[in-house]
Amino acid sequence: MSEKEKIIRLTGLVKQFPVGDGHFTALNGINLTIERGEFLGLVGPSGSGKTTLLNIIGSLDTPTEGEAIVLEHSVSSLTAKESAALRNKSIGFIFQSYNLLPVHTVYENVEFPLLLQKRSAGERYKAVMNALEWVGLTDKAASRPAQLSGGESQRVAIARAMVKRPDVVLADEPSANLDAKNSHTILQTMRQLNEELNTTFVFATHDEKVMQYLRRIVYLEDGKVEKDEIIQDSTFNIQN
Ligand SMILES: Nc1ncnc2c1ncn2[C@@H]1O[C@H](COP(=O)(O)OP(=O)(O)OP(=O)(O)O)[C@@H](O)[C@H]1O
Repeated sequence: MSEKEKIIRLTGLVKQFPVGDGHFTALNGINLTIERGEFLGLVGPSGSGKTTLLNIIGSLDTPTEGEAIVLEHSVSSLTAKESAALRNKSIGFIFQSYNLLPVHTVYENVEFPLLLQKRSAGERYKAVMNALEWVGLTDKAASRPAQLSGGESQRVAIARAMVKRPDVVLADEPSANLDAKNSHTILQTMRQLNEELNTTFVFATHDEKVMQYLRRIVYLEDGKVEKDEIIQDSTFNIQN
């Protein structure tokens, strides 16, 4: 069997933020390798560095020291234009607050990443309808975000993240505003997409419901990896 592709390689990552006359160390020497197709969570208490780490993986931020290689690109050496291009092509984002554009329809929200990629109208239509089907929302294509429930809004956000078939989806507390039933629905959808399309998912979370679905948990504390655990029997395996 060929060795799995290491799509994210973090070595000696340090992130410091200026505070007053000094600085605050949010990440303090992170070493972590993530392979294609993983379904992994960064888990830890508030302030442990989960979002900071996710932002560096998503090339939204750069490390103070160390190296982050994402899909063969060193995040620190990318220009703003290059990191935007990497995100547009290869990385999908899901946030706890959904971040949908309120004046646009569900269809237009999901279509947006494809417009950035300058895809043809025909290609866009096929990809958007396909993505809405993945999340079970084809009947809501013409609705606007204000007409949707929280669970539906997060499903639109998943479709928007997935429509361009990214290599990696980064999800920051995606269930924070959802009840238990909706949390399970979105986690099942993401786990299915992970299995069917081999998309890599990286979560930042402290939600037990999310943790049930993860296949690997990287525990952070004070900006360091405390524990790195492969999960054999997650909920998804039991239910399916
Ligand atoms: N721009 C910034 N300037 C100063 N400090 C920051 C900045 N961004 C983050 N921090 C600090 O870095 C630490 C890690 O923050 P981070 O948001 O990564 O934590 P987290 O584990 O995601 O927490 P939560 O679960 O509450 O979202 C926190 O103490 C935070 O206050």
